[in-house]
Amino acid sequence: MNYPLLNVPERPAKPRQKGLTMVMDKGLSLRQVEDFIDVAGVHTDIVKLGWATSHVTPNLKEKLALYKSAGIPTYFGGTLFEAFIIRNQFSDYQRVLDEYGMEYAEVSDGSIDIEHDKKCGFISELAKQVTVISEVGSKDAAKIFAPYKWIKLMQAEIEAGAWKVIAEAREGGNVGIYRGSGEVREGLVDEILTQIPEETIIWEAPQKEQQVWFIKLIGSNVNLGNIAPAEVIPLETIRLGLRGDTFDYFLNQVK
Ligand SMILES: C=C(OP(=O)(O)O)C(=O)O
Ligand SMILES: O=S([O-])[O-]
Repeated sequence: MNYPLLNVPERPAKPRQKGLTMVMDKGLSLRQVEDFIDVAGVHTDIVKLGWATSHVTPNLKEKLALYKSAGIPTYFGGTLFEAFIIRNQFSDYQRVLDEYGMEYAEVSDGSIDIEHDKKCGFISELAKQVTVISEVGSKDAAKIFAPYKWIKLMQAEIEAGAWKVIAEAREGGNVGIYRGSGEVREGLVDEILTQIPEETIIWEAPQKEQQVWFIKLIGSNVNLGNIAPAEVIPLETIRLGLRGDTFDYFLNQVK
C-alpha cells in the first residue's frame, strides 16, 4: 500500500487460501501480460487462460513462462478439458499438461454431459498430476439444478480431490449462480454456504455488482473468479472498502 490508511480490511499475503482473485486472460499478448503483471500481479492469485484459447494463442510457452516468473500460477479453461474428453483424448490432455509444465488443471462439464462418477474419476486421476480446480454448473442457461444438487456435486468433487470448486457463471456472468439478468440466485448461494466451506469455493463474478454482492455477503477475502485483467485493481479497492460500492459497508464494520 502506498500510504498509511487506518481500518482497512486485512488481506492475507500470497500464496493464500482465501481472498483469491482468479483472472481470466482470453488472449493477452506477451507485452500485455508484462504490463498486467507490473500493474496487477501483486493482487492476482491465479490466471485462467479462458476456455480453449490456449489452443490458438501464439507464443503460449513464453506466455506461461512470464506468469511463472511473476509467481502467478496458470491453468487452461475447463472447456479445453471438455474438448479433449469429448474426443476421447484424456491421456493426450494429460500429456499436454506435462508438456506445458502446468501445475493446475480445471475439470468441468459446462458444455458436455459427463456422468458424475466419471467426472470425479477424472478429478482423482488428474489430482495425482496437478492441483485440480473443478467447476460445477452448466453453461447452458436452460440447465438449472436445485441447490441440494449443487451441494452434492460440490461435496463429491472436493472428496475426489479438487482443491477448490468453481461456481459457474461464464465470462458474461449470466448463467449458473446468476439469472440471465446477472442477478445472483441468492437462495442458491445461501444454501450452498450452509454445507460447503466458503474458502473452498471460487465464485465466478465477472460483473462489478456481483463482486460487490459477494464481498458484502462473505467479506473482503471471498474467492472471486473470471475477473477481467483491467478489473483487478478496481476489485481490490472494492475488497478494501475504498470504492463507493462498499465504502459504507466497511465503515459500519469498523465503528
Ligand atoms: C469462462 C468460460 O469458459 P471456461 O470456464 O472454460 O474458461 C466461458 O466460456 O465463458
Ligand atoms: O435460489 S434463488 O434465490 O433463485
